[in-house]
Amino acid sequence: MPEQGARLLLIDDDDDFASSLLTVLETSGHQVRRASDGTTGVQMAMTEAFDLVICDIRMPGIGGMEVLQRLHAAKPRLPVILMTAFSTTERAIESMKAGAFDYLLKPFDPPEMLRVVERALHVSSAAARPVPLREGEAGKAALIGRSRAMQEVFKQLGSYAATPVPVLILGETGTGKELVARALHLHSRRAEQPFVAVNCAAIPENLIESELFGHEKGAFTHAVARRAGSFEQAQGGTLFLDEIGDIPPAVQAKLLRVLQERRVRRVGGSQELELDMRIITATHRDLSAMIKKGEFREDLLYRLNGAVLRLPPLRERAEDITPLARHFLAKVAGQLGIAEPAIEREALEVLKQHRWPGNVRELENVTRTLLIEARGFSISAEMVRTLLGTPQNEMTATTVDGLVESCLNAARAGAMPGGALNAATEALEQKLYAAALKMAAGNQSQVAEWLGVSRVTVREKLDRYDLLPKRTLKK
Ligand SMILES: Nc1ncnc2c1ncn2[C@@H]1O[C@H](COP(=O)(O)OP(=O)(O)OP(=O)(O)O)[C@@H](O)[C@H]1O
Repeated sequence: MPEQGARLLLIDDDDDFASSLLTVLETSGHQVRRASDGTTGVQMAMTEAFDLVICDIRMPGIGGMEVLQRLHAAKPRLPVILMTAFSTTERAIESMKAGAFDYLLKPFDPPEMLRVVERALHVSSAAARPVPLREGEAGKAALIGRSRAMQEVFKQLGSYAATPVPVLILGETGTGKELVARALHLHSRRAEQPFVAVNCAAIPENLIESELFGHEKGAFTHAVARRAGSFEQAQGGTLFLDEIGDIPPAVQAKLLRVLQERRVRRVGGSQELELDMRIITATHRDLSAMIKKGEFREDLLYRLNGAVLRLPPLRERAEDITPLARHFLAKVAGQLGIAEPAIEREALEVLKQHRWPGNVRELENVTRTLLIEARGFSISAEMVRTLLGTPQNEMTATTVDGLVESCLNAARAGAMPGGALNAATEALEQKLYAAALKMAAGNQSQVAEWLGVSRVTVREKLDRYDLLPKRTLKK
């Protein structure tokens, strides 16, 4: 849903006020429809598609509070902003408790209204973003992973999704933690309710509390308007707290209390909201180490880790790289409306040898750049090497000494986050399998015998290093 050009419904009986607000909203690019009483407004909201409702509280017939209650019951995801010229604290509290996105006092400056409108649209579009696990007619999985490790993750995901337990997702940056959180939500009984994601690391420390718990107008210097926090926005649905390891100790204590009591109170407020939501958290940090150093509360961890999902780094599941690269090529080509270029087998090989410190996100970015650079021609190994800055001889060194040296050099340059031992061992193993397969003229039983491993292992390794005959690589 675009934040510009959204469909707004304005319900207000005051013609002069409504027409000037309508002009402000239309000038900023939105399509606005107006109803001059509550009953018509509710009817329009029920029968037409709107992204946001802005409603006056005091109107003849049914007032704004009733409009809010009816819409909230029928369309809980449709944000409603209430306005009034007659303020009472009680009414403000009641409006927010009844689920208003925000509450504005007339008269207000147009920029203030526009800010609230944009925030409401942003929050509702984030909450409404679909979380497909499967997409396209071909039923291609949007969460890709054929490695054993990822298959295991998918199984766990399936078993936790239907339960109310809080899930803690661990994994390096870009391993797909948010995607997995969305999948958990999609597969839960709360799938039709909001999914609200908060990146705790991206919020300045002094604002985290009000972002999570909301605040009353005047609660602190910059609290110029009342604000619903993430907990309130996620009511009924799922709250995903990303980078939970980054919240400061004072907020950890408050979060713990909210989770224990299952109630939240806005900063500066007195009313409490009883919580009904699934909590999912994620971090790339080592929380146990943080606990030992006194940086993270152990009791908070126990509230969050009802179940733990560990997402392996991409370098530990090289067999996922080919399907992921193909998936991103198709996806980005579709987004850009261009034909999907072919990718040479050796180019995939180079992708598999990279260490991917940024994991799947880095692979997605690299694939996008390659697709654009290829200008419709096939993607070559040379292009990939140039992009990844991999010297041609780095991982394809022909002697063991060369291999050792290039791995150590790369590690010294900080380009080997998984460690040189891991990289060198894998590279050697890959060479061994490739050479044995060639020598055995493709006979896998022979390879198993020579290398002293089972045939199942041979198959897994050949698959992992993409050494299987070409036809089995096709989608
Ligand atoms: N298994 C997967 N299949 C398809 N796409 C994936 C997969 N894992 C990750 N992605 C894609 O990679 C990108 C990064 O994933 P995501 O944002 O979920 O990672 P993250 O672990 O939450 O990252 P961060 O720790 O930086 O917040 C997204 O565009 C996501 O769609």
